[in-house]
Amino acid sequence: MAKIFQVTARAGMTRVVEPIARALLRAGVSPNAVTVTGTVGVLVGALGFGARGHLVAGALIVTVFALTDLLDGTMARMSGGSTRFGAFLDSSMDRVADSAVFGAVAYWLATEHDYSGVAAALICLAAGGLVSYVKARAEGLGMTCNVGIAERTERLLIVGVGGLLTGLGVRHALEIALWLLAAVSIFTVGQRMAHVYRQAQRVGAE
Ligand SMILES: CCCCCCCC/C=C\CCCCCCCC(=O)OC[C@H](COP(=O)(O)O[C@@H]1[C@H](O)[C@H](OP(=O)(O)O)[C@@H](O)[C@H](O)[C@H]1O)OC(=O)CCCCCCC/C=C\CCCCCCCC
Ligand SMILES: Nc1ccn([C@@H]2O[C@H](COP(=O)(O)O)[C@@H](O)[C@H]2O)c(=O)n1
Ligand SMILES: [Mg+2]
Ligand SMILES: [Mg+2]
Repeated sequence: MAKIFQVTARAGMTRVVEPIARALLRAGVSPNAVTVTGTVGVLVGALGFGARGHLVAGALIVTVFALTDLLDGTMARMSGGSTRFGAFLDSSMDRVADSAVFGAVAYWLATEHDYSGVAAALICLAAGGLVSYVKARAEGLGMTCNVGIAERTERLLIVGVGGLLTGLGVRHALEIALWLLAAVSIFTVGQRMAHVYRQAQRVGAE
């Protein structure tokens, strides 16, 4: 289901992303520059706005810059220049951006004395990192791990909707979103570990 959502959403975004990617390449901008700029933008939105309680502005800025994650890969593919370093940089910057988002949310909730929300945000931070780590480790061992109900896009969307609603005055929306996200992130870690276990069993039996 998550995969169907991602594929459909991505296909929908392609028409918007491709002309921008072409224009940036023509202007001499590199995919790596877009990767780094997108991350800096997320940091500004999360730490400069979200952490200080400007949730609507923070969510909107993070959304705009998080979406540039679709641009860098498109630019790399268009220029025939997908690189191993680019793939490494993209994934590493995703972890920096995600940490900033959940760190900012935890910080803001702490200033509001919402310690249940802080706990949920910290679980999301740790579990989200684990979701990605399990995949990276599996791929490093030559296996695949492209599964799970709460991949990065879903995680950002859930915290984004929660942050936006709370910013617009819906009390507890962010806290509820964070507890939901904590649960689905932990479930995703389990899904990915089970997937790797089955592959390792098959490989071991060969
Ligand atoms: C403002 C919030 C209100 C909500 C409105 C949101 C409107 C957003 C508009 C449209 C959504 C479109 C969704 C686009 C769907 C893109 C589908 C897709 O394919 O995404 C994948 C794409 C590329 O991923 P990568 O391959 O580059 O990255 C991989 C990923 O990191 C893996 O991680 P893992 O899943 O394993 O954890 C790694 O394992 C892998 O190595 C790596 O390669 O990437 C994206 O992730 C793009 C995400 C864009 C989604 C943006 C939505 C943002 C919504 C809200 C964010 C707001 C945050 C709120 C902050 C609150 C502050 C108070
Ligand atoms: N600076 C970059 C960023 C990405 N790539 C390549 O694109 C793939 C990811 O594509 P997305 O559309 O999901 O961002 C990545 O695995 C790399 O192959 C790149 O070369 N340089
Ligand atoms: Mg990308
Ligand atoms: Mg990325």
